[in-house]
Amino acid sequence: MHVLKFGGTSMGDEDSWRRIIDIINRYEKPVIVVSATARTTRKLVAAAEKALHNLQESHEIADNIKQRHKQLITNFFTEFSNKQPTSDKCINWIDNRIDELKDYLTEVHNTQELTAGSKDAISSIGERLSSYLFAKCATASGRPASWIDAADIIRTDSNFGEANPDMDFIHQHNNRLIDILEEGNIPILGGYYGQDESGRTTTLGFEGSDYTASLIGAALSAEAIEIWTDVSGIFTCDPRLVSQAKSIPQLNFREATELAYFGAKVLHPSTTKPASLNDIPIRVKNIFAPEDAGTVISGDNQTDNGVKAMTSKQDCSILTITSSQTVMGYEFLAGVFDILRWHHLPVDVVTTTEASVSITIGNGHNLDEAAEQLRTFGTVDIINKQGIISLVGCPQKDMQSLIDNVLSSLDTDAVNLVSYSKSKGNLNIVTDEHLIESSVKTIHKRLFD
Ligand SMILES: Nc1ncnc2c1ncn2[C@@H]1O[C@H](COP(=O)(O)OP(=O)(O)O)[C@@H](O)[C@H]1O
Ligand SMILES: N[C@@H](CC(=O)OP(=O)(O)O)C(=O)O
Repeated sequence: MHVLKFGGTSMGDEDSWRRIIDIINRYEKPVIVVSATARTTRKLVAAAEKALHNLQESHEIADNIKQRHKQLITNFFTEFSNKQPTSDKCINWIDNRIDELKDYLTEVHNTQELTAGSKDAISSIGERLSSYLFAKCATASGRPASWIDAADIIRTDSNFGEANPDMDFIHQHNNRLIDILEEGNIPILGGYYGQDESGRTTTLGFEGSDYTASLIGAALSAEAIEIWTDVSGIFTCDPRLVSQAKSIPQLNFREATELAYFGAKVLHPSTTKPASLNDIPIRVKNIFAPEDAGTVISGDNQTDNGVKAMTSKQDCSILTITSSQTVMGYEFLAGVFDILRWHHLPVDVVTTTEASVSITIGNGHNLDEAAEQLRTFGTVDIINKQGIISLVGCPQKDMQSLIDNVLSSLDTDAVNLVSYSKSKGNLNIVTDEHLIESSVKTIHKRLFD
């Protein structure tokens, strides 16, 4: 049995939906996880934020989402004129979900409060729409499918926005999926969202549908988890940034996790965890070129013959906390990291000197409150507009020449931090954000061309 996940770009329009159904038809017993249609989650988040100040504009975003989904359904059903009742059910479903959305937006406006919980409820609507509609479309085109509300299976804690799954609950409730498969149907559920024990909607973090697929794959002991997207696997670098980037045939779980964590958008960083714990391979495949091999991520040990891949991310800040004591004690480090934990600030790169610690924090988090608290330990300097270039799968044997090669290709005046782990084969370089794109292209040329 295979768990197949189709991402937002693949769920973009009715042609892609037909393409996906063709792919699904190659499998005897697939379980399907789908994202919201392209850009819907982003629009939902924008609507939620807009609702605070301008209810009318937030409702216009809701109407736009409604319009797009109705158009997709109308286009899909043009070739199934005998399936009018199913098409009507879909239109009805869209109207109901959008009414719900507008109610949430009105509540945000009236209370002047957008809680993490209501943000999750609003942003889950994309998958609630796409999964139900896709199940109806698959059935109409001859592959009987049953829609499952992911909330019934993906139980999480109440950490809204980045909820943690309850694996035991998921294990105990996956028999619904097995029953559907045994009836000869295919189960289809939305990724990204779940529910806490009080019945409140939670989400697993942006791009969390990959994670849903892996959780389901692990619970079902699937043969493989397949992430279907718009590129043929994980590349040596984001192919949108470097056109010469090449697909990597094989990565191990740790390398794939590092790449995802340091910015390779193709995979949610938590995806590998349930898969690796259960030794289930993950394949990354292309809906536009299904015959391409793509990338297999597995527990296999890799050969040590060159850097595997590189990735980059922007919009980071460096925080340097210098202890008021001359020598930095473990109390200092524990205190600093406690404050970061309290503020949910994810740490990317860390370096230390005898009395200071420098930490990069990703993606536009608000650092003001944390910085204020960190000042109780000493001075705090913040450098904004930073980016991180990460090299993954670096061979241990010629690390020296690799570091020389990479650093000599950069404007070293602008390099602010370097961290390197020989045992993990990782090299991270933090440099000014405006240099990231050109530096990535130069390094890629030197290492991969
Ligand atoms: N190392 C990489 N390998 C492949 N794709 C990457 C990499 N880094 C970034 N990407 C980007 O990830 C995109 C696929 O992810 P995403 O758009 O989130 O897909 P989906 O909508 O299917 O979840 C690709 O189109 C590509 O531009
Ligand atoms: N909700 C999607 C993410 C998504 O659809 O993003 P966008 O709105 O940018 O297409 C997921 O987690 O899989």
